[in-house]
Amino acid sequence: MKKFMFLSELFEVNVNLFYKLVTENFPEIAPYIYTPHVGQYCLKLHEVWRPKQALFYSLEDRAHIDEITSNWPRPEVDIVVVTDGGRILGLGDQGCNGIGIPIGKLALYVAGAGSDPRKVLPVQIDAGTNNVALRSHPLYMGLNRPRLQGEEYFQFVADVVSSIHRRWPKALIQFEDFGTDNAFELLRRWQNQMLCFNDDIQGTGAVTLACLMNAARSRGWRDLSQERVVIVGAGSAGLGISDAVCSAMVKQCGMTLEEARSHFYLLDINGLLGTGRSDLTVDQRRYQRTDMRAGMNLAEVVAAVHPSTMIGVTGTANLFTEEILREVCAHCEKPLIMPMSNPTSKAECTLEQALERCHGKCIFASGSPFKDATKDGHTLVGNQCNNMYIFPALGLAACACHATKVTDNMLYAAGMALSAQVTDEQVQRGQLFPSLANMRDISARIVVAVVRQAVEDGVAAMPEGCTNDEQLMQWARSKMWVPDTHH
Ligand SMILES: O=C([O-])CC(=O)C(=O)O
Ligand SMILES: [Mg+2]
Repeated sequence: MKKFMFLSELFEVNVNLFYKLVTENFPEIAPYIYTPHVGQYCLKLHEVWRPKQALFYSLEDRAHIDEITSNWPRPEVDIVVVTDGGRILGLGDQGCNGIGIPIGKLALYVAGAGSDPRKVLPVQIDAGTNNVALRSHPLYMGLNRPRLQGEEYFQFVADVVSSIHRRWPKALIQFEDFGTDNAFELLRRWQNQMLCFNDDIQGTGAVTLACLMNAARSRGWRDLSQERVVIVGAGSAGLGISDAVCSAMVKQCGMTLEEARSHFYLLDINGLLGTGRSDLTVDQRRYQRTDMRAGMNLAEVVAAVHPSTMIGVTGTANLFTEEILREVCAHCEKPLIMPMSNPTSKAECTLEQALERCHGKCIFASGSPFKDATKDGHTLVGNQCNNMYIFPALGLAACACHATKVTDNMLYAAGMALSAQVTDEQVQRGQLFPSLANMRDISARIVVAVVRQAVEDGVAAMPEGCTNDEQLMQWARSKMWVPDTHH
């Protein structure tokens, strides 16, 4: 917390110095301005509050939304990250304390891909919170009322988003950490209206696709067709991952969408999404199995399916027990174990637990960072499968080429460009992602792929003077803001 607070004060007084420090020490500092420690900060934010450069739209000020938008002092905005605090990481509803997340994400846009720090805007929508302990705390600064719901809620969000879009029509809007149902509905309503995406659905989907691609390489598979994926948690991340990987299977393995979906087994709090579940949302119904009983628990599903990949997106620590992981390992040569919930305290298992429970035979990737560990001569590499590998580059690319939309293909291209940056030697050792120390190089390559795809999809024009990847790469580099500490 002290390191987090120190960095956030430095940010307020000297942006150049802050970003110089972060860009030059990215792997060490990212966890203090972003996941996992930003989670702790959000939980405590009402007690340690300091003025923030962010816009807050309260339901009580519904009649003054454009005035609030015009309060932002800087004329240009490229990237907006907006939350309503509905589901902050794996920590549930944190109301207005959620603003820590847009601030942290935007710091990574700048540090990781070189968006201009003067042109990023964190936004908190306050439509109430269902976190009763928080909202009745005397220092909580948001509204002390339950969350607004239904059409009235979507209207309020629409008023805010439209107001921002009117003032900055070219800005990219990233929806972050909304509750699952709202997240999917907002994406459906807005993705064809303006330049926007949902990071938890699409960013997480793209980074996990990269992870599975490289896990396949490390297993000597030609493609993803042998995957049997069990996903615990059927919210925005679980469904976003399923959608991204399924569409890759369709593109790469000659499968129909239906065939691809049959490789997925999703569970939620009521067990398997199987036959006879009538409580599913439209998005969950895509993954409802007609060949398996509803409500089977995780142990039963694992025993029946023999998964090659186990993904946890539940926000529940310790779900991948010794019994479960042993059973996975009994039937799979090299299982991929992915406790994706953030922050670290919510991961479905730790790296040490996976190492011990799988006797060193698994590959490991998690949402929050874990250090490599060795036991009985087996080393397990701590891959961080976090959307931070994707969104900074996606944002820079979309803004720099003036894209009018973020297409699904652009996210696919980002995921594939990320996976391609790991060598065969690295994947053999179980390393699935490139080193965070080279974040801006990683981003530059992703930018090239995303811009190419945007042009192909007809949502952007090729930057002038660029005909090959080398020129595009230079162009991408030239668009990156660099901290200047000389004056
Ligand atoms: O913020 C992160 O580290 C990844 C993410 O989007 C989430 O957990 O909601
Ligand atoms: Mg998120």
